[in-house]
Amino acid sequence: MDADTIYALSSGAPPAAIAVVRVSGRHALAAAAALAGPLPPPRSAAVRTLRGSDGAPLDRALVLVFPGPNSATGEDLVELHLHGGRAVVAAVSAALADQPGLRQAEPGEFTRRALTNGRIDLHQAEGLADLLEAETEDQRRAALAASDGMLGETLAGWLRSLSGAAAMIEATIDYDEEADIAHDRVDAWRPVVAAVRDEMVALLAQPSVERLRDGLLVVLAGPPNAGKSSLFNALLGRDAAIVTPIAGTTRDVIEAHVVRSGIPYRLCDTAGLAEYTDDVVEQIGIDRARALSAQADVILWLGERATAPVGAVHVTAKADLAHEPGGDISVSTKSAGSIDRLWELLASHAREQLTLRSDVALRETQRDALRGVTDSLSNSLCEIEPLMSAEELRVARRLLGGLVGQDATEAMLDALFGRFCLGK
Ligand SMILES: Nc1nc2c(ncn2[C@@H]2O[C@H](COP(=O)(O)OP(=O)(O)OP(=O)(O)O)[C@@H](O)[C@H]2O)c(=O)[nH]1
Ligand SMILES: [K+]
Ligand SMILES: [Mg+2]
Repeated sequence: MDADTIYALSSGAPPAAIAVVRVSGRHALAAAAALAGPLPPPRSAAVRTLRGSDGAPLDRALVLVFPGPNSATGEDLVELHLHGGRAVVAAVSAALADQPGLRQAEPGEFTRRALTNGRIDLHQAEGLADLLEAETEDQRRAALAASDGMLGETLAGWLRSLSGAAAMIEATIDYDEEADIAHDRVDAWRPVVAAVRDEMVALLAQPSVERLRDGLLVVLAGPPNAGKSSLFNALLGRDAAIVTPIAGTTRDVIEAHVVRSGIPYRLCDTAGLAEYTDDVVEQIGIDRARALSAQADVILWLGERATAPVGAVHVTAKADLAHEPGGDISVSTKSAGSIDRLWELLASHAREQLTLRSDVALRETQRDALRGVTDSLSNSLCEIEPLMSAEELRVARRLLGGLVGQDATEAMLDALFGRFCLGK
């Protein structure tokens, strides 16, 4: 158990209607009693006058006591529900700081202690971090499932099934010599492994946590002066990129993160793809535009259809200038309706590519590991020799086991808990 007892404001920045200050650690009860007098019984709220060391009242507060180890942090934990004024929070924090063994918590330190004390697993801690950052409904749902421990349960369930399948193969290997072993028993493990692999493949087909967070990558591309930056600005509703009649105005990638109707997007304006340039800077911009287009979920191509990258949405821009239409969609910065129609088109792409159709989502690192598991499972199913199948299954179980009981390095924990706000 950590030596220090920590405290922090766990609710939002004051002023607010109420402010919740949490104290966790072995001195938590003594510190709370020093301010509040006799504490209420565990888990029942009571109103107490909090007093400083000189006996002067600081606030009347609701006091809640959660003795360890059955608390959120696994340690003795006290919640003080104060009036949410700045001076109240400051005075109570100062009184707590004066208590022996107490110090202000680091960001995420309450959750870190919950992890250290086995109250939550790493998947839940990561889910909590995601939940606090969630901007959209899908992100919230995936993060909540992870913080509830659903991801851990899914992985553990697969591991149990594969252990069962491994036991079945090993039984057939042991009794191989006995001629009377039924043929259906020899292959009984196969449907179990196939079912687990199919569930994993279905989960891998879902967007990752990172993709749900970053949103649909939309790249505006095309020849110089096609109207890319103007369209970028019109989509954002602000002058984010410089627009001039001079070809080659945009040199670098300009990126904006937008959430629209609950859907996240990464919109990118790029340098016009000039056929020839002797300008070094422009050439670098063009290289960057090409590289980004290669990763795009949707390319909005403002140019000739003949030169459009494969799969791009062909946009006829400057539709007010009596260009012949012919594109998949016509837009003009002078028509708000056309911009709304383009947003609708982007939303339909997002719904297709970025909707979470499962309860849980995986991070990219977890996806890499799980792909290794599905490969080994497929290999085990391809083998005819039970010994070889058993070996592949062992590899799969080891990889999956690593994912279930993911051992966190100190650096990984620092990065994770650095994402938390103070008081969480
Ligand atoms: N009439 C009209 N003019 C437009 C429209 N969109 C862009 N323009 C004009 O077209 C010119 C070029 O626009 P930009 O947005 O800078 O074009 P770009 O593709 O970003 O150009 P580069 O960054 O140089 O490659 C500017 O003079 C804009 O005002 C439009 O919908 N209608
Ligand atoms: K331009
Ligand atoms: Mg531009």
